[in-house]
Amino acid sequence: MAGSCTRSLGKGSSAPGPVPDGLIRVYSMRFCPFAQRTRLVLKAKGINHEIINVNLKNKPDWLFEKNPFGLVPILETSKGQLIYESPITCDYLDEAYPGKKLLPTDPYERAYQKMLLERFSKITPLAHRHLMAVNNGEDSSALKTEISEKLDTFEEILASRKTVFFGGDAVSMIDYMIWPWFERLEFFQLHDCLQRTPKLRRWVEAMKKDPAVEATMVDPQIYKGFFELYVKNSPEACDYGL
Ligand SMILES: N[C@@H](CCC(=O)N[C@@H](CSCC(=O)c1ccc([N+](=O)[O-])cc1)C(=O)NCC(=O)O)C(=O)O
Repeated sequence: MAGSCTRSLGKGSSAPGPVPDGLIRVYSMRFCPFAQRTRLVLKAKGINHEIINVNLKNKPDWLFEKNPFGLVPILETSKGQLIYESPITCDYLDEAYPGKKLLPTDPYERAYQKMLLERFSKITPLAHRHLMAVNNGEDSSALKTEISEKLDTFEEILASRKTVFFGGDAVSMIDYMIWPWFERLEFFQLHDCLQRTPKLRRWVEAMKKDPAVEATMVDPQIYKGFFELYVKNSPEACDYGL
């Protein structure tokens, strides 16, 4: 699983060569929550992979040949196939590789996980906006209330399902899809949103014990250091701490 702590490739770098047989490559950025989804699934399934970190504040031209949006994560196979958009990369890995299946086989349960993901995707931009507002010294209390109310609905889901995780009593795809934002709650200054959500807190504690989660965890202080450089558009942001 080489590359998780290597410096990023930026403008002027040559595009990495073909992916060797028996390996899959992920283009990532060490602090990106979307790319963390893909890395969680790679780890959880024990897939032999390499990580190429990309400097998102000084993007190499070849990034756009891999993904027209110029975003990470991107997967590249040894056949030269490219897969982007984090949920699509995760579904691909689950389908293409043997071993533990992270998505349920039952069609309704699969649909249910996708619906939860859609619901969660309404929270992520709010969390990012909250961080920016705090960073700019703006009043973020209304935003925090909105996020809290949305998180309450995730508490209700756990309460009505009566399970520790969102897909049952074991970690499954939906847990990995939403985890990166829970890992960053303290960094987003949203930690108190969990004060009234005991089931979500229990889920967070259970997630922290998952080996894939443990392997990709980053200290909130490191996120803070990264973010201070990221908002200044510093080309050093993505390599913070290396
Ligand atoms: N749908 C896509 C979204 C992918 C995406 O946006 N990736 C960011 C990664 S870097 C973003 C990041 O690490 C970050 C962290 C914190 C905050 N925040 O708190 O405000 C915001 C972003 C990116 O490449 N970005 C490159 C670019 O935007 O040019 C998917 O699901 O794959």
